[in-house]
Amino acid sequence: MIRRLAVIGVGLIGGSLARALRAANAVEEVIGCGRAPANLARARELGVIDRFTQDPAAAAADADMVFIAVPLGAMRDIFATIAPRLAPEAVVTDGGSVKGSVVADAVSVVGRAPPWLVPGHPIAGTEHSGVEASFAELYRGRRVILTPLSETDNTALERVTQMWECCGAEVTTMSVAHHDEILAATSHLPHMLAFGLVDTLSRMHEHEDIFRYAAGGFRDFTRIASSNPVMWRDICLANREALSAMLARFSVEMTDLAESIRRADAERLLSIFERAKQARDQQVERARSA
Ligand SMILES: NC(=O)C1=CN([C@@H]2O[C@H](COP(=O)(O)OP(=O)(O)OC[C@H]3O[C@@H](n4cnc5c(N)ncnc54)[C@H](O)[C@@H]3O)[C@@H](O)[C@H]2O)C=CC1
Ligand SMILES: O=C(O)C(=O)Cc1ccc(O)cc1
Repeated sequence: MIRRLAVIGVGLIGGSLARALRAANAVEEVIGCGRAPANLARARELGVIDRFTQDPAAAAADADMVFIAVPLGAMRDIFATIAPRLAPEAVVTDGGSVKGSVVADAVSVVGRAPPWLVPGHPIAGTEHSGVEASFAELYRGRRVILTPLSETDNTALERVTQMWECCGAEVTTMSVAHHDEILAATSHLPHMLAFGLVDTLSRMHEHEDIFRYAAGGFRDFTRIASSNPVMWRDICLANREALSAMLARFSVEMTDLAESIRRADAERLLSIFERAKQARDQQVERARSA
């Protein structure tokens, strides 16, 4: 049971965690913290938080669990503000989409990897943001990756694991570097493709007809291009090494595909599409039977 949860950044991710823990009766009190009082007042109205403050240090001061769910570019300042004010038993975790930058931010502020920090990432979300978009079931049946360091306190890791399990999530641990490489491939690259495609098409002079006659596949593929631009700018900057490597690799594959089309190489095209279909069908089947 969490006695007092401080949620710093009460949006989709922070709001959904608070809602899920409340629904599971796993938290006594939730303090919200953010920059916009109107958003925080709305969060209280919706029953997501009990009270709020705009000062992260005040929110964290008497909390036994602190969850940071702000865009990655804002993490460092939050660590700097809360670190000196944390209670001795406090555990801090986050929901940031990149883990190397979060750990580097904490280390740069504290001077070493803090034992109370359990870096985390729920692999669940939507293209919507803000507390209005949050919902209690977001994490049910979804994975949460924790990337503890050798300095991380074991009890802190256990408490964060339990917190996510209360939300119905399946918790896995891995190293920070492995997390950032995997997510560059499975999440960050696809978002770049969606943003890039929609941006390219929207700047073509026939763009109205292009969007008017788009079929379901286009809609499916581009849903994530409606995601929050500030959040994605920060993810790109925070994971630029792994994401640049994935983009370079993908560009080579795209150039090869373009060349096969130009050469009318039917055999090569069929073999690429068959390999991809088999991989995707297998993955869907595995997910269904899991
Ligand atoms: N949206 C998604 O699908 C997912 C997002 N994430 C990560 O979770 C974090 C939060 O994302 P969302 O909840 O989607 O964003 P959001 O935009 O819904 O919520 C973020 C909240 O943080 C507040 N905020 C921004 N800067 C702040 C600051 N300096 N101090 C205090 N509050 C501040 C904003 O006002 C907003 O209420 C990000 O780091 C993102 O990378 C992780 C998994 C999925
Ligand atoms: O909307 C979707 O499908 C997403 O992929 C959401 C998402 C965005 C960022 C993350 O770090 C994790 C999940």
